[in-house]
Amino acid sequence: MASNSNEKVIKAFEAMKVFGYSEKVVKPVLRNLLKVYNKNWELIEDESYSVLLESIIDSEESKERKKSLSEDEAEENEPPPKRSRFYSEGNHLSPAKHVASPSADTHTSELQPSGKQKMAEFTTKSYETEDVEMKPFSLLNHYQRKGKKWSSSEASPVSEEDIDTEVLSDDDMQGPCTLSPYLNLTKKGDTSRSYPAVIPKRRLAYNSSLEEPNIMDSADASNKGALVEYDVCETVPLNVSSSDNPPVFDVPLVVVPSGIETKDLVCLNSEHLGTEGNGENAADSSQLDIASSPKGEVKISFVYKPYLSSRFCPPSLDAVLKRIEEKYMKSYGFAQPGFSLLRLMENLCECYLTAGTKARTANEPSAGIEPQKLHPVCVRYDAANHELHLASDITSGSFKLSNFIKVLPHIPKFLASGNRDIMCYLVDFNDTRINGSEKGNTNKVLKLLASSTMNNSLVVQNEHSSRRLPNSAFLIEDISNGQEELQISLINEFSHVLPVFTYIPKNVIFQNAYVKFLLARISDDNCCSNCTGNCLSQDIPCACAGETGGEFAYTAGGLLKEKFLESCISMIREPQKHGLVYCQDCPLERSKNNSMSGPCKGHLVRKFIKECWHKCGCSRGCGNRVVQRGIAAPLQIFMTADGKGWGLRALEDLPRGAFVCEYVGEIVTNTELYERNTQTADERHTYPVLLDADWGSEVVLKDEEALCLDATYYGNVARFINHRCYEGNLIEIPVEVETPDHHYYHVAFFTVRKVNALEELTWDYGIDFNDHSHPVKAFKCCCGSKFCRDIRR
Ligand SMILES: C[S@@+](CC[C@H](N)C(=O)[O-])C[C@H]1O[C@@H](n2cnc3c(N)ncnc32)[C@H](O)[C@@H]1O
Repeated sequence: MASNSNEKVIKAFEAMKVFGYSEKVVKPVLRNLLKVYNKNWELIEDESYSVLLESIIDSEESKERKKSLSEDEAEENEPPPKRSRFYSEGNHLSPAKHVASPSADTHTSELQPSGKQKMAEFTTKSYETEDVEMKPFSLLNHYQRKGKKWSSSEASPVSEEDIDTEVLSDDDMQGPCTLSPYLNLTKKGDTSRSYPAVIPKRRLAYNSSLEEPNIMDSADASNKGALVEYDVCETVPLNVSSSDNPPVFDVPLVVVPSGIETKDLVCLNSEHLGTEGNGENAADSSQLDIASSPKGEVKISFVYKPYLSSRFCPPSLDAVLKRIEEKYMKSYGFAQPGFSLLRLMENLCECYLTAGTKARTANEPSAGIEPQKLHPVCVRYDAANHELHLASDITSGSFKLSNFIKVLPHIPKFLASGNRDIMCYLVDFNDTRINGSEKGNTNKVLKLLASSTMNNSLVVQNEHSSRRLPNSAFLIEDISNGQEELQISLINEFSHVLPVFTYIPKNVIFQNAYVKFLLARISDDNCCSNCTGNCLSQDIPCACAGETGGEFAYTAGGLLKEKFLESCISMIREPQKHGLVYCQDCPLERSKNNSMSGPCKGHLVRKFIKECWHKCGCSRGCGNRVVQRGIAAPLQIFMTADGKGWGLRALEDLPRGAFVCEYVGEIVTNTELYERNTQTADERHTYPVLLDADWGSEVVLKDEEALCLDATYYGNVARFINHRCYEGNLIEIPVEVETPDHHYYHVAFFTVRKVNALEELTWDYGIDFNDHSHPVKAFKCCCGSKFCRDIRR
């Protein structure tokens, strides 16, 4: 450790030597920086020690100024000039390069309302105190005097520990330091030296230590309960280059009348503060909403104290977010294209809502979330200490903004991995891990975060398969990872959390489903072993057309025949014309517990297509093999604008009757689906499709024969197709390929009309929005159809 530090120190010396600075000059500055950056060498070494270099320059300049001041025999009470280098000269590095902590970065000062201009104004007005003067602010409070004075002439190498634990002399105080946000105030006439580095502004606060309301003009302890007038000072960058310079701060300062304890000041509400400042109601302006869940149930806001600075006016949120994204995401090596902090916070709210809701209703400790640990993640930024507080429980703990920022890049991965433990960790920051001995132990927290992502399968964006588009949207070129004939892209325009599932191009049995592809089970009536070439071009349709009434369902061009398509549409849209079929012993009802089960509610009558398969003599190019050849149109997943989540669209126009894709998922029994549903009761999106097209024709269907497809964890592109009441542009048709019985079949989507490129693909899930016991969970429908069946809409 020591030798490593030594090496770093030596390297720093060497780097500065290039600029002509001796070890003697560098040492004290480096020592300060190490202290301020909490020995974080990365920050010091960053950009070829630019922070160190700048701090040395500052230090040298302030020494120069000090020297010239004493030469000129400047009056002791005369305030020294401002650090004009920062504010009026065209300095290429911003003052924030020198700020006290990594969290107090460039954006802090640059976000001041008028930047350099304001500072110019500030310089001229800074002595315009009306009736008060301020005592000099003692910088020494912030350095603990212990141990021997570190001498810059001591021999190097110097270890980091040496540098860090050494005590600075007054002269050594240069570079950034942390300052108390409070100054004392004295009455006019006090002869003590004054550094009026701030523009006081009259504000009122309630002196809670006092009892009787009374307007006081001085800090008279007898004025209990008084509204005291105090001065709010300018917010300026925290950077002190010398004890002789006027202190400048990047923390809001409150000048408190002497005798009034700052702890006794409480923030007044709008009625006390009036509409001063921005012309806005003070209470209103003390909260800035940043992000919220889609319907606003959960939100993240900045809450700030309006009285802290007369010049503080809420900056543009966009500007703040942009700066944080640029600065921290890059600094911490997180450069996911299209990343948006705002989107992240929205996702955080959404995730918080989902996780919280689940924990309450399903009451599942196994979900890894202990309900009592959840607090609203409402963030209050404590500008004075650069801390983010979870507003729900400010008293129980806080964590440093810098730590939060370090964690931030990891949050999307967690959200993307579907790992709800993220909520626990955030809450744990608040409750335990950041408190006490582990406060600030970001590494530990990160390790915990990392370990819980280990076993999650997620759609991975790798360098080869993803790229940033000109509008900063992010494109995953093929979410199927080459498993489909065509690439299936995903466009992420607003850094939404990516879907989490494993892509499979074909259905896979989960466990108990009875599905066997046996050639022996396919009778001669169920195949066309004598056919050759293309069955569609034969004069007499073969046995495989038997299922569709002796006529193939497909045209030579691979589209559905009009007549067949029409009758399928009619069966779905006008079930009353065709009648429903009712099971004697409905698997859906059977899987419920006895008290809830009832008679079969009926199933739609369906027309099946039967495709030629392995036992048939025709070629693979046979026109009666459409669905089994897979996706033929370029498809893209995108985020819908109307609250349905991700959706699917084609990138080319599709004609009526075209096959788009089949619904692929795990083949589960109805009982297995029921169990899954009870475990994931309040998931926002659900992905089951019942294979119930023939349930009504069987007297009693065994559990392992009553099947469903569940694309929640394993599925294909069809899992993104959203619902539209009646007017979906797709229709689902059962297609028999490998098995002659209708227990298992493929669910294939065909267009019911011409669909334009980029138009969202939708189908009618057939949901009864009033049936809350159906395994395909109803949702609040946003289909936008004028025939929408969801009356809650
Ligand atoms: C098969 S998924 C469709 C893909 C889903 N949108 C996603 O982001 O993964 C079905 C879920 O999408 C949402 N959804 C589908 N159609 C919807 C609609 N018309 N209105 C609102 N939500 C819809 C519901 O949450 C539903 O449970």
